[in-house]
Amino acid sequence: SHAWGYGPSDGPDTWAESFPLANGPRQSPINIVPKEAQFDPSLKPLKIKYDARDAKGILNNGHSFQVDFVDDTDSSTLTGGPISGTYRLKQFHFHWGASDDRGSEHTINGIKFPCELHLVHWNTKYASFGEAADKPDGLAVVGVFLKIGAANPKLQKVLDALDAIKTKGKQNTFSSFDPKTLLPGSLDYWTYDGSLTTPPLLESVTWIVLKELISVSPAQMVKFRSLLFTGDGEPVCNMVDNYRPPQLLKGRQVRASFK
Ligand SMILES: Oc1ccc(S)c(O)c1
Ligand SMILES: [Zn+2]
Repeated sequence: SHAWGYGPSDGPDTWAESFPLANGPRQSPINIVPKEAQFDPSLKPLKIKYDARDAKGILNNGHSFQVDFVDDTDSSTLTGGPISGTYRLKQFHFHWGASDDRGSEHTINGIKFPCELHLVHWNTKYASFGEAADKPDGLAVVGVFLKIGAANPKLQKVLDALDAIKTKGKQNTFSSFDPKTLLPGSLDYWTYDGSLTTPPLLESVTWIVLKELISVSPAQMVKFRSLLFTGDGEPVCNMVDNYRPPQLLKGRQVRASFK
């Protein structure tokens, strides 16, 4: 079976055995070197319009937790930026570390952050997320770094929902939440062509990584780490270090929306 994870026997260094795309030409994440990113004046501002009423549920999928959205209308969308057309919000999730010195997937000048938020959107030129997921222009993911600092009140509703989804496969209702409240003040971004950072590692993602960080406190990070990779009744394994390390650029250009 396609059992993959983040441990010594099923982690990122083993993924190529079952998922050959792992060694593909446009894999994610990457290390972003701001001085090597080219300012592109043709890049448009990001336009993000979310409706809190689209929030549907929260799920522990055994690799992270995700908040899922109703995506059968254009009520929560991403447009502008480096993308053409309209992309609908499907879900958001996070990647984090066992300690505050690691956890993000993208890095900046080799610096790891304790956590990274991914807001996943799919191109409405395709019929569904599933249809879009393996197309080169199928997905657009907004990545946001979290940095240790003051407690972030905007995260609290999400973190307070984690106690009810501690183990793999558990899900709960999650309503009335506008993920735009999680975004920093500036929507300046870097963008490049990449992939899902989890198997099947599909090379379908236009990455849009925000320059400005949002805060998270050490106590809030402890809540992320209270989740389990394992299911009810299985030997306990804390959900931590669920991040893939940076992959080779293989000639790709990273563009900046700002000077
Ligand atoms: O649909 C997605 C799943 C996982 C990850 S890391 C994505 O960026 C999108
Ligand atoms: Zn992700």
